[in-house]
Amino acid sequence: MHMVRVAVAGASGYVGGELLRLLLAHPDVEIGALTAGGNAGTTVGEHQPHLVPLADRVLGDTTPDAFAGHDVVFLALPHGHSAELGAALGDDTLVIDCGADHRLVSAEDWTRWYGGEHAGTWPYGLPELPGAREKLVGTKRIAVPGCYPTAASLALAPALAADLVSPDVVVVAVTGTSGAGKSLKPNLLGSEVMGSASAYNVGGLHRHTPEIAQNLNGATVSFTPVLAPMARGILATCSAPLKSTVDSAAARAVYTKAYADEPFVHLLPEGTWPATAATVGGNAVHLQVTVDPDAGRLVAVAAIDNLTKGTAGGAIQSMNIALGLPETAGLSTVGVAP
Ligand SMILES: NC(=O)C1=CN([C@@H]2O[C@H](COP(=O)(O)OP(=O)(O)OC[C@H]3O[C@@H](n4cnc5c(N)ncnc54)[C@H](OP(=O)(O)O)[C@@H]3O)[C@@H](O)[C@H]2O)C=CC1
Ligand SMILES: CC(=O)N[C@@H](CCC(=O)OP(=O)(O)O)C(=O)O
Repeated sequence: MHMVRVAVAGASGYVGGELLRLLLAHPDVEIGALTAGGNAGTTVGEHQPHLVPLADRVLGDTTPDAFAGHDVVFLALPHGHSAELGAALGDDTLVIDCGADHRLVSAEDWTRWYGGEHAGTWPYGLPELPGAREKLVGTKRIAVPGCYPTAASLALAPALAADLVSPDVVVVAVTGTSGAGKSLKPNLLGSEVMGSASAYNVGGLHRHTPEIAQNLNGATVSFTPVLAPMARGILATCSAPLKSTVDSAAARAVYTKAYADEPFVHLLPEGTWPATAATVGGNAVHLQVTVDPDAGRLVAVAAIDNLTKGTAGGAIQSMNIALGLPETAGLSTVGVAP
């Protein structure tokens, strides 16, 4: 097979940087055009000092012409910037949108949570969800999930599919600061973040709420995000009311079966609980589940690296499926520790 020629729009950002880190190690890929917004004309090395082999590459302007002749174009741009570009690229190009523009099925939800007109729905790049992998095979358009929805949906989907719990879920998820992207925000200044954890968008206000609900077949979702002083990682603690008397062993058996063939979902040994540190840089989801009999609830905890399985790694996993490459090509479950 010929090398797959890949372009990255938004190559100066966090997601662009993580895509390139992974693509540099992908055996079937050659890296083509790299573009940015205001930083066009500067070098990759100025923004991504860890990407040594690309240090001298100059970032181009993000225009449809820049992506001519590429097999795959990753869009790692702010929300609302992907729709026009995606529409301008031909059906012979695989376009993978890391932003939110094409994730939601409901146009009404889009307008309520993001504002403006809905750009349409693309196949959803979370292959571990029931029915999702098949829709990615051969597709030319992929909507990469949000980072919180990746963790929360994989934590709860098996329990809902097996009818262990009612579709009325609570998700409290801790995130690292890179989830917010590189642009400066007052609440993300070092002195505001260091030494403190803070809840935000409390009361069902986070735009990932409808995406989690969509993934969980319309479940009612109470979602609270919490910002913590770390660069990478999401730790999602998820619970739902048990429908009948189920013990932890039975709940674990459901999860073991659901994810038995999933290369990136790692159900931890009984009694051990996920930690974000073990997922850093890897495409793994670390997962554990138990039952709280007094509260009558199932509790599942998932940890991911928001930039890897939570965006760039998941995007490459979905690319592999779309192109008919081995799903794990260029990806690893191995993290960086300590
Ligand atoms: N960070 C995360 O954990 C996750 C992010 N995502 C999504 O991925 C996308 C990228 O996020 P992230 O990398 O964190 O964001 P960053 O802010 O770090 O990077 C944004 C990138 O987009 C470019 N850009 C900004 N405006 C324009 C424009 N008008 N035209 C062309 N390029 C532009 C920037 O270039 P320049 O440097 O020139 O401004 C930069 O390369 C977003 O949609 C985000 O929601 C999804 C899941 C998780
Ligand atoms: C810390 C922080 O701000 N995190 C981001 C995570 C969302 C994200 O990155 O995903 P999208 O692609 O849907 O934007 C947030 O809560 O908005």
